[in-house]
Amino acid sequence: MSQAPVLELRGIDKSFGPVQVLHDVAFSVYPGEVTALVGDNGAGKSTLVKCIGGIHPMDSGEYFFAGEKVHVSGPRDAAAMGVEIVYQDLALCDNLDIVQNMFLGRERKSGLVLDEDTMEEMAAKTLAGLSVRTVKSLRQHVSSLSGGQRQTVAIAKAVLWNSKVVILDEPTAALGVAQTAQVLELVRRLADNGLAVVLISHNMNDVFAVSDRIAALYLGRMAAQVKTSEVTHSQIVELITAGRSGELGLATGNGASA
Ligand SMILES: Nc1ncnc2c1ncn2[C@@H]1O[C@H](COP(=O)(O)OP(=O)(O)OP(=O)(O)O)[C@@H](O)[C@H]1O
Repeated sequence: MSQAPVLELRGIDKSFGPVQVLHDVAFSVYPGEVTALVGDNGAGKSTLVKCIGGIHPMDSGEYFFAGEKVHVSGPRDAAAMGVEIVYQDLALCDNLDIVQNMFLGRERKSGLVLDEDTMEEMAAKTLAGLSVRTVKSLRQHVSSLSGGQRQTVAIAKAVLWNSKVVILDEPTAALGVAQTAQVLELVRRLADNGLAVVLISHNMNDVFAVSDRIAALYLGRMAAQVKTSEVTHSQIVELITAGRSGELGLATGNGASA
């Protein structure tokens, strides 16, 4: 399963004004794996992800991609490497159809006109590659989709661009049981297709159902990054709430044990 990380951060510090939010954070994500990023409200998960996506500049630290040290100075740099973030609000346009949403801002043109056929074909291929069969027509407006279907479209949009790392910010937070199961299956499939997936989640059932590794942030420090198969629910809850787990023998800090 494990190979070299596709994305690796070392010694990341980030402050907003006088408040330091991330302290010396190390974080690695691997191709073909789901890494769950967990932590209490305000632990720094979104800030870390925004540093990865080039939205927030890091104050200090190193960013490696595919083994090379890189400088990510904006979202375009991250996207060019193949790092995509699917935010909780999904940023989909209700009044546009699925194809239009998937190509929003990156439309394909044939001469001066939009190449609708190619875009529809690429959208269909991407959804088929993810075994998505829940969407009836690619030309239906996103406003007519269920929460799970919208999540699916947002994820498919992220993987359309030859992405290598996909970061999902609480993709099941607003979903019911059946739709959660569908989205988790999709998350697993992304990793099985070779992508590195980062899943931000507060739901321990989701985390244990789908992740290969768990990275726990506590007050802006990486309390531990461990293999899911080697920890229990209660150890992760301890890491989230106390920054340490006695049984794991890990103290707060960059204790990457796996
Ligand atoms: N732009 C900002 N300016 C100032 N402080 C910020 C900014 N963004 C985040 N913070 C602060 O950084 C800390 C970490 O926030 P962050 O949103 O990264 O946590 P989180 O783990 O994603 O939390 P949640 O689970 O509630 O989304 C919080 O104390 C928050 O108030």
